[in-house]
Amino acid sequence: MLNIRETVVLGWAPTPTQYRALVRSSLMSLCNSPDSSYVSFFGLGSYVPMTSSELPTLQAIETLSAKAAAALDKELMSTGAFSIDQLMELAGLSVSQAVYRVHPISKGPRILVAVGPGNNGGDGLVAARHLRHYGYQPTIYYPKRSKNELYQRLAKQLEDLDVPFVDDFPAALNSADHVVDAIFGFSFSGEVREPFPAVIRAMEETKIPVTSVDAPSSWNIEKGPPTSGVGSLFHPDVLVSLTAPKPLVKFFHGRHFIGGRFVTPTIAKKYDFDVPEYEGLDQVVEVGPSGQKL
Ligand SMILES: NC(=O)C1=CN([C@@H]2O[C@H](COP(=O)(O)OP(=O)(O)OC[C@H]3O[C@@H](n4cnc5c(N)ncnc54)[C@H](OP(=O)(O)O)[C@@H]3O)[C@@H](O)[C@H]2O)[C@H](O)CC1
Ligand SMILES: [K+]
Repeated sequence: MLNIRETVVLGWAPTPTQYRALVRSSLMSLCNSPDSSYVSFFGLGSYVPMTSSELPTLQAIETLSAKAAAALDKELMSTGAFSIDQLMELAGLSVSQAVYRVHPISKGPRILVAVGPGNNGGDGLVAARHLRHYGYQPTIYYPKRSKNELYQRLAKQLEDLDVPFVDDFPAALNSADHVVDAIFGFSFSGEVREPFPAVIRAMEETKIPVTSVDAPSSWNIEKGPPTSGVGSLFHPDVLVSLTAPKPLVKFFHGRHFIGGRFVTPTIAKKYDFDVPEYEGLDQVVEVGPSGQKL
């Protein structure tokens, strides 16, 4: 038996947000009914035939392009009156909470944090500090240290907690229980330059679970994993999208969290995404493939 669902909309033109919400709810109810074979998109006036194997390819998740994410970031720090330290602290706190959820200390306390030269790396340094306070044993791989005062303070805070910094990532991987990939975020572009190709390759090959911050490092922010070469086989287990998922999320199949609990409703409306429903004190929300809260 077919279970046919249709949304009839007459004389009403939805906004892009309303459109996406309707498509998402259609898909969610469709996914909840195992015998569904058709989905109807309003306004088309006809059914769009689908097989069950086609269902997972339909994504209604709301995403932010790299350009929009950078503009949003700037706006938070100008009209939003936030400082970069504040945003990074909350971003890193989100990452630490996601790691705590997917990898409780009972699974092993040794967390290897791969830190890149920009703000994505800064989120990793902050996350490492919180993880240390939760009782984990973080180790930092930070090959391209920035001269920027903020990063220097973040590194000093870790040194004061006796968190070790190491130079050999593949060797450190041999004694880690979990990896945090904080190498590149939404400003990554092109092919991975030295000294990071060996690090990405090690993360491609390892059996140790990897949590990526904002983007799997080496992935194109819009198009996902490279089709060949470094990063083409990199599929982290966990992704923590900050503020909102980036388009690359369509290629990601692991556990997905959204963090960065600092976005105001006005900013979210302007950039056309929904702020997830954070519970209580949580700094992250776990979401499914269509962005629905789990
Ligand atoms: N509002 C928010 O969501 C916040 C997010 N945060 C985090 O910030 C990053 C974005 O940070 P940004 O500093 O803009 O950039 P990245 O960290 O992604 O990367 C910049 C550095 O990466 C180098 N880079 C770029 N491409 C390559 C490449 N192909 N090979 C090697 N290195 C590369 C780049 O080097 P350059 O030489 O090009 O300058 C930069 O050094 C976001 O994703 C979040 O994680 C904020 O922390 C809080 C607010
Ligand atoms: K990353």
